[in-house]
Amino acid sequence: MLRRSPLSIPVTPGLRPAPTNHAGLIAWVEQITALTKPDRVHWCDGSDAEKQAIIADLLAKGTLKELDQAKRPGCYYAASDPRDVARVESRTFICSEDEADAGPTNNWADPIEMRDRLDGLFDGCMAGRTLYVVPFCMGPLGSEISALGVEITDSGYVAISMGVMTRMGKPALDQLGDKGVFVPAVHTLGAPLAKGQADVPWPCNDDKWIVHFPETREIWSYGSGYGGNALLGKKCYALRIASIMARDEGWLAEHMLILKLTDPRGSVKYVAAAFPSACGKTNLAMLQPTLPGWKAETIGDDIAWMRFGDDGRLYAVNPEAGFFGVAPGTSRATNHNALETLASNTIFTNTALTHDGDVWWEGLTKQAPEGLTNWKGQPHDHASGEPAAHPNARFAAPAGQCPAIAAEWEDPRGVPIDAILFGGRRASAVPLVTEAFDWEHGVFMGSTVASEGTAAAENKVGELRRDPFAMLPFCGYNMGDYFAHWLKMGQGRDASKLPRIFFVNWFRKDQDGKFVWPGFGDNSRVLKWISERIDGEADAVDTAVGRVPTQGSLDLSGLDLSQAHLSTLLDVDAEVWREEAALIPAFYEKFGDRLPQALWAQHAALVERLEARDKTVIAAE
Ligand SMILES: Nc1nc2c(ncn2[C@@H]2O[C@H](COP(=O)(O)OP(=O)(O)OP(=O)(O)O)[C@@H](O)[C@H]2O)c(=O)[nH]1
Ligand SMILES: O=C([O-])CC(=O)C(=O)O
Repeated sequence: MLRRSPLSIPVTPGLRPAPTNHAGLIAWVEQITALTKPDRVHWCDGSDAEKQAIIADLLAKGTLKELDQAKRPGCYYAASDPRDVARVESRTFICSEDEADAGPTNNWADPIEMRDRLDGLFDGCMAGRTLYVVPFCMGPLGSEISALGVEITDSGYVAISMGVMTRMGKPALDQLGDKGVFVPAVHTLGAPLAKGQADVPWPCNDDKWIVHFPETREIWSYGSGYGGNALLGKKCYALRIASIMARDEGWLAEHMLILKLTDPRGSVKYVAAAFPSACGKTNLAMLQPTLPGWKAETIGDDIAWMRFGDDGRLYAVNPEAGFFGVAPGTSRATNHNALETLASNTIFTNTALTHDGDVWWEGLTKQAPEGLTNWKGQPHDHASGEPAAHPNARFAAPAGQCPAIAAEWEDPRGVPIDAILFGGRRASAVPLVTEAFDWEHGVFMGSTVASEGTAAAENKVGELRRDPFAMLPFCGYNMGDYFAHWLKMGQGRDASKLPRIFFVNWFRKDQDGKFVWPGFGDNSRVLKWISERIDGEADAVDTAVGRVPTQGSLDLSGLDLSQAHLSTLLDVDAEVWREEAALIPAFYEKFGDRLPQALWAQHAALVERLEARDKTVIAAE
C-alpha cells in the first residue's frame, strides 16, 4: 500500500498544519488521511489539556466511565466489546517478501495480496471519526537504544493509552526532528460511521488483521481496539518490528522484565526475565522480597531492548513508559507495589465495577463485595461461577508511579544485565530454578521453553505449548534465525561479562493441583540463590538438565515447606526428562536448516546426559 501509492494525495480540507517540518511524516499522514477519510485530524502533543479533551469525548461516548475521583484520581474504566478482549494471534501476520523469512511459527501472507486487502479494508475506514497522529518514542528520550514511531489511530482510547505506555507527543516529535527515522503504524477500529449514525461505546470489527511488513518496517492493524492489537508501540513495534531491527543491527529486543536487585551488603545485580504472557513478569518486576535486607526495584515489566556496551556488558532499557498489566490475581498480598501504582492516572479495562465507583477483580480481596457490576455491564451473579472481571482484564498505569521504580529506570545508557531468566507455567517436570552450563546451553534452554496457555491470547488456557524465549507470538522473523542470532550475540565474548542464564518455574503443582512454591515475594529466595551463584557463593549440583540448588543453598528460612514439596521443586526426574527431551526434535524439525546445528548438538548432549543417569537424580546432598 505505502510503497505503491504516490505521496501526492492532496491534504484533506480542514487538516490542521502539522506541528513538524518532517516532509516524509507529513506526506505519510496526508496519504493515510486520504485513504481512511476521517472527519477530523488531530496531531497529539501529549499535553494534559489534550488528554482531558480526549477523555471528555470518550466519557460522552460511554467508552470510558469516571471512577470515584476522590478514591482514584485520574482513573477511568472501559469495558470492551466481548468479542475484543485479548490479542488475536490467529489474525497476526508477518508479511515478509519470502515466506521462509516469517518462519513456521508466524502466520504469513503474500505482501502484495495483503496490501491489496488492506487497501480495501482501510478505504474510508475512519469515516465519521477523528484521526489521531500519535508520535511516540520507545525507550528513554535521548537514548541511543531508543527508537521512534508514529501511530495513526481512530481510537481516542488508544491515543490516551499510548500516552501512558510511551513517551508520546511533542517530545517524541522533537526527537524525530525534520529527517528522523520512524516506524509507521496505522490502526483502525474498522468501524466507520455513516452520517448521523450513533457511535457505540466500544467500536470494533469481527474481522481483525494485525499485519507487519518486515522489509519496510510498517504495522497495519484493523478491527480491534484492545491491548497489543491496538497499542502498536508495544508488541507490534517494540517486539515484532524491533526484533527484526535488532537482528539486522546486532542487538536484542526481548519479551523481558528488568529488575534491580540489591543484596544486604548493598551490591547490585540487574536481572532480565522472559516469561510468556500472564506468567508473572509484572509480579516479579515489582516483587517485595520476603528475605530481610534484600531490595528489589523495577526498571521494566514486559519488554527489554539490550545492546552490548564497549565494556563487553549487555545493557538494557525498558522501551515503555507504563505498565499494561493483568489485573486478576493482583492483590496487596501478592503485589503491593502494583496496587500503589494503580492508585491514580490509570485506565482499567474489563475489570468489574463496585457500586461506589471503584474497580474490583478476582483475587483483589478474598470476598467479592456486594453490588458488583461485571465486565459485561451486568449485575454480578456470585452463584454463576463466572468471574466478575475478565481473566485478561488490564490496567494501563504510568511506570513512574510505581513506588518500587528504580532511580535509573530512564537512564539513557541502560543498566548492565547480570542474569537472564527464562520461565513458564509448568505444573510438572521443570525444577524451581536451573542454571545453564554456559551461554549456548542457555540459548538451548530458551529455545525449548514450553508453558501452559493463559487468557492473554486466544489459545486454549492450560494447554502446553512451546513458547521459545517467551517470544512465540512476538518474534517478527524466522525463529530458527532468531536462535542463531542469540547464539551469535554470545560468541567470541568474554564469558565472565556475559549475563548468566537461568530457567525458573514458580508454577509446580502437587497431586492435588495446588502450587507447591509460595511464589511472589518468596521468589526473592530464588533471586538470592541466583545472585550468590554469580558471586560464586552458592552451591549447585550438576544434573542432566543444568545446575540446580543443593537443598542447603536455597534460603528457606521462615518458610513452611515440607521435605516432599522441596523434593518436588528441586528433583530432576530423568524418566520424565527423557520424555521431555523426546518432544524437542519434532519442534526443532519445523525450522529445517534454519535451526542452528549448535542447538541440535545441545539436544544430543542432553539426551546423552539423561541416558547416563539413574531414574531419578535428586538434587539433595
Ligand atoms: N502462583 C503464582 N502465580 C503468580 C506468580 N507471579 C505471578 N503470578 C500470577 O500470574 C498472573 C500473571 O502475572 P503477571 O505478573 O501479570 O504476568 P505478566 O507476565 O506480566 O503478564 P503480561 O502482561 O501478559 O505479559 C497473575 O494472576 C499473577 O497473580 C507466582 O510467583 N506464583
Ligand atoms: O499485548 C497485550 O494485549 C497484553 C500483553 O502484554 C500480553 O499479551 O503479553
